[in-house]
Amino acid sequence: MAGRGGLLMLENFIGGKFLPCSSYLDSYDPSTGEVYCHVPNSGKEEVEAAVEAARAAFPGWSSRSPQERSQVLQRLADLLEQSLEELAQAESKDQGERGKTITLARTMDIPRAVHNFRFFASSILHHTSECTQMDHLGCLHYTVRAPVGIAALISPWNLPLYLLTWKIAPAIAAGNTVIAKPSELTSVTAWMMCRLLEKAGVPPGVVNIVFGTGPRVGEALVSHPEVPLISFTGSQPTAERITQLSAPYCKKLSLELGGKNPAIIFEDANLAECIPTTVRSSFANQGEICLCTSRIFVQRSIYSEFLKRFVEAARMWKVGIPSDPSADMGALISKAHLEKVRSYIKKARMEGAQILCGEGVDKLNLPPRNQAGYFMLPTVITDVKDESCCMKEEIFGPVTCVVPFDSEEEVIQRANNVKYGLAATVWSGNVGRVHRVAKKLQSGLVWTNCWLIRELNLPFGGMKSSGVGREGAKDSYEFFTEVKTITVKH
Ligand SMILES: NC(=O)C1=CN([C@@H]2O[C@H](COP(=O)(O)OP(=O)(O)OC[C@H]3O[C@@H](n4cnc5c(N)ncnc54)[C@H](O)[C@@H]3O)[C@@H](O)[C@H]2O)C=CC1
Ligand SMILES: N/C(=C\C=C\C(=O)O)C(=O)O
Repeated sequence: MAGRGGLLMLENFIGGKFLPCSSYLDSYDPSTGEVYCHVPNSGKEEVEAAVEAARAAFPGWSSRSPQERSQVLQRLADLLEQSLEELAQAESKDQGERGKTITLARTMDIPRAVHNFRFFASSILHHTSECTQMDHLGCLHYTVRAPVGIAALISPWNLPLYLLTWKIAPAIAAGNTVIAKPSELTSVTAWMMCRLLEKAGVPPGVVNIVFGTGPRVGEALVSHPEVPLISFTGSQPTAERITQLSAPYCKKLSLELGGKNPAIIFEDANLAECIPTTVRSSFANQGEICLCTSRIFVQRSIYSEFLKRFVEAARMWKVGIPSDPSADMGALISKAHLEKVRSYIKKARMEGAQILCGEGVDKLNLPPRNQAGYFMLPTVITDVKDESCCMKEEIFGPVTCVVPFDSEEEVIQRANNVKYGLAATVWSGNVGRVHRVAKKLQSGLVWTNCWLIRELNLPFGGMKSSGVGREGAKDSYEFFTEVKTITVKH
């Protein structure tokens, strides 16, 4: 939808129609400072209209069979896949020259969005229920599950379509209708997906998307009395706010939050594999993935060798404009976020830590038009104390700390000594050790001798301040349905 001056003007998608909004937000391309598109600044009125549409669509959609809903999800996956390149270009550009590389959008973001619909189109066909018998009392007990109703889905800017579809797919597969609110910073691919819904056979009102800011439209959505369920991915402060607003209604909550993820590298690790993988786990998507590594514990006997090779490899990690297919990472999402990340490095310096490469050490090499962009080099910090904010707080940027350890017991205690508990990697050739250490780590996810190999069938999520609940085939199905136990005396 072209708007004023030919700029992209997004519209809310409610009841199967694109609807204009009474006011708009300007979305800026920060590397040029120019307005790139206009995003609806939705509020209570738009949420009310979306609730009305979702309510009206619920009886029809929830009464369809899993097989019928599965076919719709498959068709939507096919249509998204046919639009992969267009979506990838938009996903990369939507963050302007500040964000995701075209290569990552092409190979990770959009393919995973397609897979999310394919995966839940299949998994919805294979759930079983439970049954027990009390023959001595002539009773049979069994469970049934039914969709909850209208699901509020709130997603962040770091993996826009990837995370939005990770919520939409299981929610509608289970028979719910949804009202989604993507991040106001990255709304374009959600809007593009809406153009495919009718062709996929998604009935009007099953998927509704309201664009805008968290405090205005997000809060109107999460506090609406007819929305019994909220799935949120983002920051802990926002999760706290959503929990407060939803508490009076006892809403079901799934909160996927941040991490301060450790990599634990034992002296028998295969460094030829460990180093490139740990560079990727530290700096992929500019370090703006909740699963990224931001603390690296290396056994002392190999610490010097690891550090030398890791810094060399980090310096090879190419920072470039997102449209450059050879770039390994683009720029950060916003000036404010760049300054937030830089502030951690300033604090580290003030604490006497060493910055071995990256910010303030090496020079960025960018085309003149992009030097105003929010770029930052992969940065490695050493000689930093466990109590430092760089070792305790989620930085969410291309920054990782490397520290030595001596014993297995010591490193487990130190790795667990943060408020987060999302993901970890453990590197060792000793199979007994990887099992033993993995079981003792306070993380919802532990990858050993690898990173980000995702098994969507199994629970995904964190413990402690990394969130509440899990997502995955069975976990998302249980979250997006209510269970009932029925007893029959025969
Ligand atoms: N762990 C993770 O997956 C992520 C963590 N973050 C962390 O959060 C920080 C801020 O990033 P943001 O994307 O701004 O995260 P955020 O938590 O502020 O926003 C995430 C989503 O929540 C919405 N939202 C914000 N305030 C809301 C409210 N009061 N009620 C309802 N919805 C609301 C936003 O519009 C967005 O759609 C980052 O610097 C990073 O540290 C950000 C993105 C993902
Ligand atoms: N929740 C996030 C990533 C999830 C990745 C996955 O499901 O594979 C995040 O970065 O916020």
